[in-house]
Amino acid sequence: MLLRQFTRAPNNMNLIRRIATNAILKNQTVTTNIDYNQLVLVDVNDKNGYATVTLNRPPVNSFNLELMMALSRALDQVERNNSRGMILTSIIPNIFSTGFDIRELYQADERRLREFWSVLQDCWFKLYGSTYPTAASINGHNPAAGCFFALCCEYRAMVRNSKLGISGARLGISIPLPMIYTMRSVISTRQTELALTTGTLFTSDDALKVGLIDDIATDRSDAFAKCEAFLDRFKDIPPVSRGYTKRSVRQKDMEEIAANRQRDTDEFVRAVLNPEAQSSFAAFLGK
Ligand SMILES: CCCCCCCCCCC/C=C/C(=O)SCCNC(=O)CCNC(=O)[C@H](O)C(C)(C)COP(=O)(O)OP(=O)(O)OC[C@H]1O[C@@H](n2cnc3c(N)ncnc32)[C@H](O)[C@@H]1OP(=O)(O)O
Repeated sequence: MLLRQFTRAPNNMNLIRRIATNAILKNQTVTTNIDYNQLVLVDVNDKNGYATVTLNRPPVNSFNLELMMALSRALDQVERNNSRGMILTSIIPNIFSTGFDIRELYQADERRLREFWSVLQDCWFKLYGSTYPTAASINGHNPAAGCFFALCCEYRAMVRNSKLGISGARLGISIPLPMIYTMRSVISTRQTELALTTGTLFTSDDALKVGLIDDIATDRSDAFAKCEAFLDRFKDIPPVSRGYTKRSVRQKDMEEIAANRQRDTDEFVRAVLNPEAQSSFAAFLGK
């Protein structure tokens, strides 16, 4: 493969210490002894300059705080390296992600939950607001929060026989505003409302029909190739003006979300800790 691993941070322990120190300063949960570089892999193709960001938390890439932090760091890396484009994907053969790790939500510690949401917000700003071109190579099932990250990208190719959507309504989770804005940036307001209030998980055919994905792929390498072909469309487009235009299109959503970070955090915490949601999590975990 032409892919090469980005140079690792020279001293990973320093980085972990810095995160921990910041967390202490902000009176947040401290997570130590985590190898963030392994939870999300960042590779760059020497030939075309595209970065591949690969979620690597088997068995199902469910998002806990550590995976979220690793994604946030990976997006910083892509930005720092001036990549020509980015493909978001997963290492697991038939699963992109199963969304939030339910164990992170069930009987959650409020402080950790707030930090989880805050890092998720950071990821949204970094991905939705990125100036480089982005594509999601959806190599398998992608319900809930993973679908959210795919929708932040400019293009999605999904393998056949997978399901995609935001299933939060089924678990009694009310859907936060940033999710609504993000889906509405891809499909119509009417379809967004229908999809989110029913918690619909779309088959690849239905997702294509409604516009949630751009292409159906035969397998993961086809999905990846389709993402590369999408990024190639910008090969001859000057990147600075392209990035500026993308940011302008997304600016209003970003300003509104930025202005309401605290309110969104409070709503998320309330939504997760509400008894209806907690009993769905308990049922999911067989408690
Ligand atoms: C600016 C701010 C931005 C705001 C952004 C807002 C984002 C909004 C998101 C909206 C709200 C979203 C909430 C969530 O994400 S809640 C999580 C919802 N996820 C699900 O309901 C998915 C559940 N999983 C499945 O349906 C199946 O796992 C799947 C079809 C995907 C795959 O099936 P498969 O048969 O291949 O695998 P298993 O089901 O056997 O799973 C293997 C083991 O993994 C465990 N598992 C699966 N999913 C989760 C999970 N989400 N959390 C924890 N654990 C999970 C599963 O129980 C199996 O475990 P065991 O082997 O021990 O049985």
